[in-house]
Amino acid sequence: MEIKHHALAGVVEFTPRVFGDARGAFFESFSERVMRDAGVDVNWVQDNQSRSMRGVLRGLHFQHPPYAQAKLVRVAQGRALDVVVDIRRESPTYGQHVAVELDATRYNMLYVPVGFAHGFAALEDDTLFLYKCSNYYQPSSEGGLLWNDPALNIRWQLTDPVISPKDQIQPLLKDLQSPF
Ligand SMILES: Cc1cn([C@H]2C[C@H](O)[C@@H](COP(=O)(O)OP(=O)(O)O[C@H]3O[C@H](C)C(=O)[C@H](O)[C@H]3O)O2)c(=O)[nH]c1=O
Repeated sequence: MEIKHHALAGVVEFTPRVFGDARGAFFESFSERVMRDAGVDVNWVQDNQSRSMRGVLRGLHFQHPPYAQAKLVRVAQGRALDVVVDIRRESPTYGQHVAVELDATRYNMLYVPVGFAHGFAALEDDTLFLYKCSNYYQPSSEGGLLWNDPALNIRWQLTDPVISPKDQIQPLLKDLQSPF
Protein backbone atom coordinates (compact mmCIF):
# COMPACT_ATOMS: atom_id res chain seq x y z
CA MET A 1 0.00 0.00 0.00
CA GLU A 2 1.46 3.39 -1.05
CA ILE A 3 0.51 6.19 1.37
CA LYS A 4 0.81 9.88 0.45
CA HIS A 5 0.14 12.66 2.97
CA HIS A 6 -1.05 15.65 0.99
CA ALA A 7 -0.23 19.31 1.66
CA LEU A 8 -3.47 19.91 3.57
CA ALA A 9 -2.91 18.34 7.00
CA GLY A 10 -4.90 15.16 7.44
CA VAL A 11 -5.67 14.46 3.77
CA VAL A 12 -4.15 11.07 2.90
CA GLU A 13 -4.11 9.21 -0.43
CA PHE A 14 -3.89 5.42 -0.44
CA THR A 15 -2.86 3.41 -3.48
CA PRO A 16 -3.24 -0.31 -2.78
CA ARG A 17 -1.14 -3.17 -4.08
CA VAL A 18 -3.02 -4.79 -6.95
CA PHE A 19 -2.63 -8.50 -7.69
CA GLY A 20 -3.14 -9.12 -11.40
CA ASP A 21 -3.34 -12.54 -12.99
CA ALA A 22 -4.83 -14.27 -16.02
CA ARG A 23 -8.34 -13.87 -14.49
CA GLY A 24 -8.09 -10.12 -13.85
CA ALA A 25 -7.06 -8.32 -10.66
CA PHE A 26 -7.54 -8.27 -6.87
CA PHE A 27 -6.90 -5.61 -4.26
CA GLU A 28 -7.93 -4.93 -0.68
CA SER A 29 -10.34 -1.97 -0.95
CA PHE A 30 -10.45 -1.34 2.81
CA SER A 31 -8.26 -2.32 5.77
CA GLU A 32 -8.80 -0.98 9.29
CA ARG A 33 -5.17 -1.84 10.02
CA VAL A 34 -3.86 0.19 7.06
CA MET A 35 -6.04 3.13 8.09
CA ARG A 36 -4.84 2.98 11.69
CA ASP A 37 -1.18 2.66 10.65
CA ALA A 38 -1.65 5.82 8.54
CA GLY A 39 -3.08 7.67 11.53
CA VAL A 40 -6.69 7.43 10.40
CA ASP A 41 -8.68 6.24 13.41
CA VAL A 42 -12.33 6.50 12.36
CA ASN A 43 -15.47 4.50 13.07
CA TRP A 44 -17.12 4.09 9.64
CA VAL A 45 -20.91 3.80 9.81
CA GLN A 46 -22.25 4.34 6.28
CA ASP A 47 -21.20 3.44 2.74
CA ASN A 48 -22.44 5.49 -0.22
CA GLN A 49 -22.31 5.01 -3.97
CA SER A 50 -23.20 7.38 -6.77
CA ARG A 51 -23.12 6.97 -10.54
CA SER A 52 -22.42 9.97 -12.74
CA MET A 53 -22.15 10.57 -16.44
CA ARG A 54 -19.14 12.50 -17.73
CA GLY A 55 -19.47 16.19 -16.93
CA VAL A 56 -21.39 15.83 -13.66
CA LEU A 57 -20.06 17.83 -10.72
CA ARG A 58 -21.25 17.00 -7.19
CA GLY A 59 -20.28 19.31 -4.35
CA LEU A 60 -18.85 21.06 -2.51
CA HIS A 61 -20.50 19.53 0.55
CA PHE A 62 -20.02 18.92 4.25
CA GLN A 63 -22.21 18.23 7.28
CA HIS A 64 -22.20 20.45 10.38
CA PRO A 65 -21.29 18.97 13.75
CA PRO A 66 -22.48 16.83 15.47
CA TYR A 67 -23.10 15.13 12.12
CA ALA A 68 -19.75 16.07 10.54
CA GLN A 69 -18.37 13.32 8.33
CA ALA A 70 -14.91 12.07 7.54
CA LYS A 71 -14.94 10.24 4.18
CA LEU A 72 -12.86 7.61 2.43
CA VAL A 73 -13.56 8.01 -1.29
CA ARG A 74 -12.67 5.99 -4.37
CA VAL A 75 -13.85 5.28 -7.90
CA ALA A 76 -14.81 1.69 -8.76
CA GLN A 77 -15.44 2.49 -12.45
CA GLY A 78 -14.41 5.50 -14.51
CA ARG A 79 -12.42 8.50 -13.36
CA ALA A 80 -13.12 11.55 -11.20
CA LEU A 81 -11.33 14.71 -10.13
CA ASP A 82 -11.80 14.74 -6.37
CA VAL A 83 -11.50 18.08 -4.55
CA VAL A 84 -11.27 18.78 -0.83
CA VAL A 85 -11.30 22.35 0.56
CA ASP A 86 -9.91 23.09 4.03
CA ILE A 87 -12.62 24.93 6.01
CA ARG A 88 -11.05 24.58 9.45
CA ARG A 89 -11.14 28.18 10.68
CA GLU A 90 -7.79 28.09 12.52
CA SER A 91 -6.02 26.12 9.79
CA PRO A 92 -3.06 27.85 8.10
CA THR A 93 -4.39 26.35 4.85
CA TYR A 94 -7.98 27.61 5.33
CA GLY A 95 -9.68 27.98 1.94
CA GLN A 96 -6.99 26.02 0.14
CA HIS A 97 -7.77 22.80 -1.72
CA VAL A 98 -6.24 19.59 -2.95
CA ALA A 99 -7.42 18.05 -6.24
CA VAL A 100 -6.66 14.36 -6.76
CA GLU A 101 -7.63 12.30 -9.79
CA LEU A 102 -9.27 9.05 -8.63
CA ASP A 103 -9.02 6.36 -11.29
CA ALA A 104 -10.64 2.93 -11.25
CA THR A 105 -7.58 1.50 -12.99
CA ARG A 106 -5.22 2.90 -10.35
CA TYR A 107 -7.47 1.88 -7.45
CA ASN A 108 -6.37 4.95 -5.48
CA MET A 109 -8.51 6.35 -2.68
CA LEU A 110 -8.53 9.53 -0.60
CA TYR A 111 -9.19 10.11 3.09
CA VAL A 112 -11.07 13.35 3.70
CA PRO A 113 -11.05 14.32 7.39
CA VAL A 114 -13.78 16.25 9.21
CA GLY A 115 -13.31 19.96 8.48
CA PHE A 116 -13.23 19.77 4.70
CA ALA A 117 -15.79 20.49 2.01
CA HIS A 118 -15.79 17.72 -0.59
CA GLY A 119 -16.82 17.39 -4.21
CA PHE A 120 -15.88 15.70 -7.45
CA ALA A 121 -16.20 16.01 -11.19
CA ALA A 122 -16.92 12.86 -13.21
CA LEU A 123 -14.39 12.67 -16.04
CA GLU A 124 -15.88 9.57 -17.72
CA ASP A 125 -19.39 8.22 -18.32
CA ASP A 126 -20.77 5.83 -15.70
CA THR A 127 -18.25 6.89 -13.07
CA LEU A 128 -19.09 4.85 -9.96
CA PHE A 129 -18.07 6.84 -6.87
CA LEU A 130 -17.91 4.88 -3.61
CA TYR A 131 -17.24 6.29 -0.16
CA LYS A 132 -17.30 5.39 3.49
CA CYS A 133 -18.66 7.97 5.96
CA SER A 134 -17.90 8.35 9.66
CA ASN A 135 -21.38 9.72 10.41
CA TYR A 136 -24.90 9.15 9.13
CA TYR A 137 -26.58 11.36 6.58
CA GLN A 138 -28.39 14.22 8.29
CA PRO A 139 -29.97 16.51 5.66
CA SER A 140 -30.70 19.26 8.19
CA SER A 141 -26.95 19.53 8.91
CA GLU A 142 -25.83 19.90 5.28
CA GLY A 143 -23.54 22.77 4.36
CA GLY A 144 -21.74 23.65 1.17
CA LEU A 145 -19.50 25.93 -0.86
CA LEU A 146 -20.04 27.16 -4.40
CA TRP A 147 -18.12 24.91 -6.77
CA ASN A 148 -16.82 27.78 -8.92
CA ASP A 149 -16.17 30.37 -6.22
CA PRO A 150 -13.26 32.40 -7.69
CA ALA A 151 -11.72 32.54 -4.20
CA LEU A 152 -11.24 28.76 -4.33
CA ASN A 153 -9.60 28.82 -7.77
CA ILE A 154 -10.42 25.14 -8.46
CA ARG A 155 -9.60 23.91 -11.96
CA TRP A 156 -12.29 21.23 -12.40
CA GLN A 157 -11.20 20.04 -15.89
CA LEU A 158 -14.84 20.59 -16.97
CA THR A 159 -16.67 23.29 -18.85
CA ASP A 160 -20.41 23.77 -18.27
CA PRO A 161 -20.79 20.90 -15.74
CA VAL A 162 -24.10 19.20 -14.89
CA ILE A 163 -24.94 20.41 -11.38
CA SER A 164 -27.91 19.92 -9.03
CA PRO A 165 -30.11 22.98 -8.30
CA LYS A 166 -28.88 22.79 -4.70
CA ASP A 167 -25.26 23.08 -5.78
CA GLN A 168 -25.93 26.09 -8.01
CA ILE A 169 -26.77 28.22 -4.96
CA GLN A 170 -24.14 27.16 -2.44
CA PRO A 171 -22.45 30.03 -0.52
CA LEU A 172 -19.14 31.67 -1.31
CA LEU A 173 -16.16 31.07 0.98
CA LYS A 174 -16.28 34.70 2.14
CA ASP A 175 -19.83 34.18 3.39
CA LEU A 176 -19.21 30.80 5.01
CA GLN A 177 -19.57 30.60 8.79
CA SER A 178 -17.48 27.46 9.09
CA PRO A 179 -18.41 25.27 12.07
CA PHE A 180 -14.93 23.69 12.18
C1 LIG B 1 -25.53 12.20 0.58
C2 LIG B 1 -26.79 11.41 0.75
C3 LIG B 1 -27.89 11.65 -0.04
N1 LIG B 1 -29.03 10.92 0.13
C4 LIG B 1 -30.16 11.20 -0.75
C5 LIG B 1 -30.68 12.64 -0.69
C6 LIG B 1 -31.12 12.93 -2.10
O1 LIG B 1 -32.49 12.56 -2.26
C7 LIG B 1 -30.25 12.02 -2.97
C8 LIG B 1 -29.13 12.75 -3.67
O2 LIG B 1 -28.45 13.50 -2.68
P1 LIG B 1 -27.40 14.60 -3.11
O3 LIG B 1 -27.93 15.37 -4.27
O4 LIG B 1 -27.02 15.37 -1.86
O5 LIG B 1 -26.19 13.71 -3.61
P2 LIG B 1 -24.72 14.24 -3.95
O6 LIG B 1 -24.79 15.58 -4.62
O7 LIG B 1 -24.02 13.13 -4.60
O8 LIG B 1 -24.11 14.48 -2.51
C9 LIG B 1 -22.84 13.98 -2.14
O9 LIG B 1 -21.92 14.73 -2.86
C10 LIG B 1 -20.63 14.94 -2.34
C11 LIG B 1 -19.63 14.40 -3.33
C12 LIG B 1 -20.35 14.46 -0.99
O10 LIG B 1 -19.20 14.39 -0.57
C13 LIG B 1 -21.44 14.12 -0.08
O11 LIG B 1 -21.17 12.87 0.50
C14 LIG B 1 -22.78 14.13 -0.64
O12 LIG B 1 -23.33 15.36 -0.27
O13 LIG B 1 -29.73 11.02 -2.09
C15 LIG B 1 -29.13 9.93 1.09
O14 LIG B 1 -30.17 9.26 1.23
N2 LIG B 1 -28.05 9.69 1.89
C16 LIG B 1 -26.88 10.39 1.75
O15 LIG B 1 -25.90 10.10 2.49
